[in-house]
Amino acid sequence: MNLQMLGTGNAFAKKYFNTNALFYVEGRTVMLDCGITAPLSLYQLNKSFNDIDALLISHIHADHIGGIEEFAFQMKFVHKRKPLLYVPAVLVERLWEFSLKGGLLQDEFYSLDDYFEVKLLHEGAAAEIVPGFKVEPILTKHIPNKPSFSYFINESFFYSADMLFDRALLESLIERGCRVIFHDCQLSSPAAVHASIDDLLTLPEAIQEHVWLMHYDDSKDEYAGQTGRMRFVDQHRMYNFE
Ligand SMILES: Nc1ccn([C@@H]2O[C@@H]3COP(=O)(O)O[C@H]3[C@H]2O)c(=O)n1
Ligand SMILES: [Zn+2]
Ligand SMILES: [Zn+2]
Repeated sequence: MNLQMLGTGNAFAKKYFNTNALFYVEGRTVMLDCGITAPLSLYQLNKSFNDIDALLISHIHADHIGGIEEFAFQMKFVHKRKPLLYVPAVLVERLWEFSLKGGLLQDEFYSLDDYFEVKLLHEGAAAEIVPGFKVEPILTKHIPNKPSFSYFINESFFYSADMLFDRALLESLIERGCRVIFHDCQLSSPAAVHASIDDLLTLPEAIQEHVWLMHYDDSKDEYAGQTGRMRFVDQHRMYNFE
């Protein structure tokens, strides 16, 4: 499985773009989250939305879903194809009603299904969304009463969406065979809706070695050498994890 981040920054980052990912698996491309900066990042990689086979989303904040209107319009009117959209069932109505409907609703096109082949995911139920790419949605804490999902991929790779520090979850994933943890972080403390670097530094080094940090702000370079055994993920770099 190859992985390339469209961006590695937080919601307000200008240098690193929004934390969104491209997974390349057996000839297919899965996008995990499509934030405001995703269209420009794809352009910089010389890619188009037509290269995306499936979109998977974590939660409803613009740095994770703000690029979907352009994705939908381009697929319908430029590429004339309906891509797969994998969305946790609990998010599907609010994704349309509270976010996308304002731009996408028009005569003849009344719902998400008019733009995407919508497939629902359920918490804790692993689903192979393209061959060789199995995702287990895990409901993780982010904003009170606002569902947000992280994904355990192929039982070996954990991708946090936006989540508060959860030591017990990370320990249980390692016990289940997780070897790579891509985790959102907040560089400064205290963190209210993410995991802070200080939180993550309380993990034993044996777990820190598996942790790659993403969703950081534009002051990231000031934190070089202050992240224990944890490494920062770089935008647009190709990573291979088997
Ligand atoms: N209760 C909240 C809600 C939001 N925020 C900030 O807004 C950002 C929205 O995108 P995010 O990536 O979830 O990070 C959130 C916080 O920076 C915050 O700090 N506290
Ligand atoms: Zn975010
Ligand atoms: Zn968020």
